[in-house]
Amino acid sequence: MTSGKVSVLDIKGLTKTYGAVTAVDNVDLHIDHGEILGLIGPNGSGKSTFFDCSTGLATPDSGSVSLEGSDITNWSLNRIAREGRMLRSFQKTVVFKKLDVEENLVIAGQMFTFPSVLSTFSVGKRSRMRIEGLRKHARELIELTGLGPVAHMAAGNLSGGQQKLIQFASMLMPDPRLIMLDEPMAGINPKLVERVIDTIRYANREMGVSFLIIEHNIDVVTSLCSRAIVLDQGRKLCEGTPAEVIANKQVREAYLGG
Ligand SMILES: Nc1ncnc2c1ncn2[C@@H]1O[C@H](COP(=O)(O)OP(=O)(O)OP(=O)(O)O)[C@@H](O)[C@H]1O
Repeated sequence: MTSGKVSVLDIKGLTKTYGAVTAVDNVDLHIDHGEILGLIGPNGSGKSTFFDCSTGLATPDSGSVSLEGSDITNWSLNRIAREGRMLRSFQKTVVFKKLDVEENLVIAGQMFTFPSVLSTFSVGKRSRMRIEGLRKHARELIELTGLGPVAHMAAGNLSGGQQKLIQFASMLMPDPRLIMLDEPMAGINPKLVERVIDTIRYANREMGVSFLIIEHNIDVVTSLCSRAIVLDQGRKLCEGTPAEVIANKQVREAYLGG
């Protein structure tokens, strides 16, 4: 937390060991409201484990995770997504391959915002109206992400980059307050990289979504993030503006190739 302000996410002393490996070692991190923060570092430096322990997928050995002032350290992944409106992506893209793009988004909206799984099967008037609202929101996000021309194609028939956009648009369906993206640009062509960057900027500026982004492409970090944190062997090596981080000698030696 910065002085006097409650951060959207405030993590203190996060530590996780796997046998003899300390994957994350006493890491503090905060994200201010409306901030896009980069998390970078060499392979195996603990970035994904940090995500896992922050989002309920893994249990940290010690440390605390606070979302807008509420302690969510032991909350499940599902509760953090639904109640906390803090969503995350994985390195592997997950979409419903047989469903078209619009249905993917509507179902994501149902999963995150309907009161229970059972209620998603309801055919009552209230449920129908909710689904209509979700469909309208889905169409807006489909236009925003440039998926309009393929909106009614099965997700499984689209490219890896387009599937990433579907996943990203799905995460915007429940009006999240914070999204954590694990290598959103990996394996996608430069044109789609621009599209993902534009969509992140739009969600940040117009929808008020804060972001924590694991990204190896330092140009993307420089273009998107106001601040970056560098992990090395589970520890925080440095934090600052992208320019400060790039200029840091230890970061150059450990990560950016001297
Ligand atoms: N489930 C696990 N069991 C055992 N060791 C693990 C497990 N998950 C991660 N590790 C170890 O923890 C360390 C950090 O791994 P992690 O995947 O968090 O790094 P990373 O920075 O995300 O790497 P990359 O950039 O390659 O995705 C590595 O040494 C890894 O082998």
